[in-house]
Amino acid sequence: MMSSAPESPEADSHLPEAAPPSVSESSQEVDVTGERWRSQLGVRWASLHDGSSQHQLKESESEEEREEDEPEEEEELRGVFIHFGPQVKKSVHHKEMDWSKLKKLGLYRLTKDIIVMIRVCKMFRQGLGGFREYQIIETPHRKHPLFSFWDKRKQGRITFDTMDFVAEEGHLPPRAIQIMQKLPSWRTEPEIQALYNLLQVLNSYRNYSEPLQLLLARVMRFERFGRRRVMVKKGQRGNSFYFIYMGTVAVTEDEDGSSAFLDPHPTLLHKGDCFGELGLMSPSVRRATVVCMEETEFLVVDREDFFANKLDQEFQKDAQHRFEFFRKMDLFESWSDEKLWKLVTLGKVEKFSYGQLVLKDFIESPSIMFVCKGSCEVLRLIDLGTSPFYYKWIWQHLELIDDTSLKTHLNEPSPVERFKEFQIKSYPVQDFSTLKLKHLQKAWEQQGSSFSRRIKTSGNTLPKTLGPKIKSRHPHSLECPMINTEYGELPEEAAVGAYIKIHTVEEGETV
Ligand SMILES: Nc1ncnc2c1ncn2[C@@H]1O[C@@H]2COP(=O)(O)O[C@H]2[C@H]1O
Repeated sequence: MMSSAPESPEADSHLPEAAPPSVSESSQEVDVTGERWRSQLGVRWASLHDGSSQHQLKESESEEEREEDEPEEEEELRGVFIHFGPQVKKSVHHKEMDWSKLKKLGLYRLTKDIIVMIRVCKMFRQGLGGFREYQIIETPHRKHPLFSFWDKRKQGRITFDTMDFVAEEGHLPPRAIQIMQKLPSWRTEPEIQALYNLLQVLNSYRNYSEPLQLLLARVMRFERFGRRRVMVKKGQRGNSFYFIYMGTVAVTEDEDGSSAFLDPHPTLLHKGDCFGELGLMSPSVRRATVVCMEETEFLVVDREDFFANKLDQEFQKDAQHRFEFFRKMDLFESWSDEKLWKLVTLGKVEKFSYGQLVLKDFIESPSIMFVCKGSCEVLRLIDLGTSPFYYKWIWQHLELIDDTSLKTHLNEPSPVERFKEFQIKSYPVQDFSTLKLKHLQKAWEQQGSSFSRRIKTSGNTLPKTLGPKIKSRHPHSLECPMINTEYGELPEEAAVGAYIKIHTVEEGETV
């Protein structure tokens, strides 16, 4: 029988005093207050003290009750009788009449109520414990659209619940949570594949090799915590490592993480970042404290699952691969293996797709990048407003667009559109517009240019520097926001930048 109570010194020391002398006596005595209660009491005591009757009694209970309920009830009964023990004993051995007195006093009723209350409290405690760390996000008014069709080949109806794959904005979808609640060995291959696909949005996950990603999808479990929850405490031994699916955490040097809420610029980690892997893979203690800045969802890999599913071996393979890559480089020729391994553990692999921006400004970047596969281009942003040729070209176009006699030019796209088109064709994945505007805005601010001033330009007042060639034939007015450049005013819309390629970094080279 499963029972933790006898192991507890406290329970042991109280048990003999609390127990009535015999099972039958106690069960007979308790009669009037309720048949069910009496028999229950008799059965429980029998299971505690009479080894031979144990088996018989167990057979009448369900598997669940045997494993979970029994130890609790024993504990409760002991607890209750520890308190009321001496009175019960006295009544049994000395005065039978006392029982009826006690009954009248409602002692058994009271005992029963206390037991029920203890059980209810325990159930609540257990229930809340479970809910504290895992809550399904449910929208009360959500409809459940089920999509179903008849599959001729399989001769069966295929049902697809779209809600399985829909989450509250930013949250992990319920279907993924369901999978992650299962033990690693219970997860099916399609389930692991589904998680693998879903987690491609997380940079730190995607950066691992495919076999490692699949192993991670097998063992990850889901957790959600609120603001101020300390996930990892500096100086403690690490048992898990975490991927952030939603929310923000801060990395701090203090133990309780409180500095993160006072620091105006804390070190923050967001969706797609991971932390705690170092503490898991090496015997060293946590190097920093990590605290939640808001409600945050994590995908957690625990130490025991990590080793049981041989993730350590796969991580080791990855690290070995990186070590060999560095060993081949001339740059590290003079480095010892030991030093190189340090570099391997500090570095991280990052993957970029074609056209994706790697780094905005690598001169200001705090890290060194080694291209281990593929190649990337180093581009320079040129502010076209600083070029006199571009300036002239823009004003020529403005004049021609305004000149009704030259109809053919009316259909020509504006310089901005042409630039955008060029940009889209050149870099289909990454949109550089915000970056470009940011750079230009900074440059204009430095030059003290007027960013939002409006001026009126008529046909006869086009900038003189452009010469007579671009004089408008008909008087006209031009009204648009202008900016100042070295050569005069330029319509704000036309103040664009362009990237020119200055270098290609190949495999094995450094950025
Ligand atoms: N400066 C930092 N920037 C980002 N993450 C960090 C920084 N310092 C520590 N960490 C992470 O915080 C984690 C704390 O526990 P670990 O030492 O196991 O692993 C650590 C890293 O994953």
